[in-house]
Amino acid sequence: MNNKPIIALDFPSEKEVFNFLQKFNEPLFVKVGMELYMQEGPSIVNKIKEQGHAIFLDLKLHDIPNTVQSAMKGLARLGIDLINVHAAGGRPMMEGALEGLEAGTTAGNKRPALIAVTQLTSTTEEQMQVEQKIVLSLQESVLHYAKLTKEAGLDGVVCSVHEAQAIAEVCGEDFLRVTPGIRMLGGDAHDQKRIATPDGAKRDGSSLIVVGRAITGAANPVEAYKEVCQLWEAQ
Ligand SMILES: O=C(O)c1cc(=O)[nH]c(=O)n1[C@@H]1O[C@H](COP(=O)(O)O)[C@@H](O)[C@H]1O
Repeated sequence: MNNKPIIALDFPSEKEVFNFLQKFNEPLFVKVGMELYMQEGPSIVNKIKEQGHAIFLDLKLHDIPNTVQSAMKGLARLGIDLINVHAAGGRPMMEGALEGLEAGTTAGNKRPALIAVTQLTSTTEEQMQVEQKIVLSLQESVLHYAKLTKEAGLDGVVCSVHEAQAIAEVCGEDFLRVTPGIRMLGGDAHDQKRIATPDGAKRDGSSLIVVGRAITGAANPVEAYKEVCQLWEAQ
């Protein structure tokens, strides 16, 4: 898997996606999330793949183990590079997800890397403690989920930059820390709560960054992407 910044294609339909992608003259690493996948279905993944882009399919599965296992078996056939579940679904669910992916990966192809969301980057510590009734610090909760994810045999987690270094120390450098909530210095945080810049992410232990609106909402998305790449690669 390459380590280019992952662009979140949070668009309502195929039309906006290809209008955006045709501005770039290079293979990208992109994320297809719920908004796009639920409108366009699996065909959008095939069409983006045909253009040579690497794909993170972000559907954040969270259900009983059998359901997630079966869903993953089908999704593996799409030939994506990276996919996720919610760690809160539990260890048997994560193990099921992995088995499903392995069963669905066709001969000669590589199994998609599987990561688990710990605490969403839109969640604050206070919100987690009040709403989820978790009596830990946010950092402790994320680390707990990271360890559980590693025990289940997955390849890494989604977390914020703020927890990435601690996860690397506990789970090892090879365990992926995929970090959304990336903003340029002074940029609008929107609904994100635990944010960082691309250079801060590299410095503080991210393996991969996910960048959406800072690129897709920019007046010049190609320039914005270049700027993100320079900051990410400069460290
Ligand atoms: O799994 C994810 O990709 C994800 C997890 C998380 O904790 N926070 C988070 O923002 N994301 C996704 O990352 C993207 C961030 O988008 P921007 O906030 O526009 O950069 C969105 O597509 C989210 O769905």
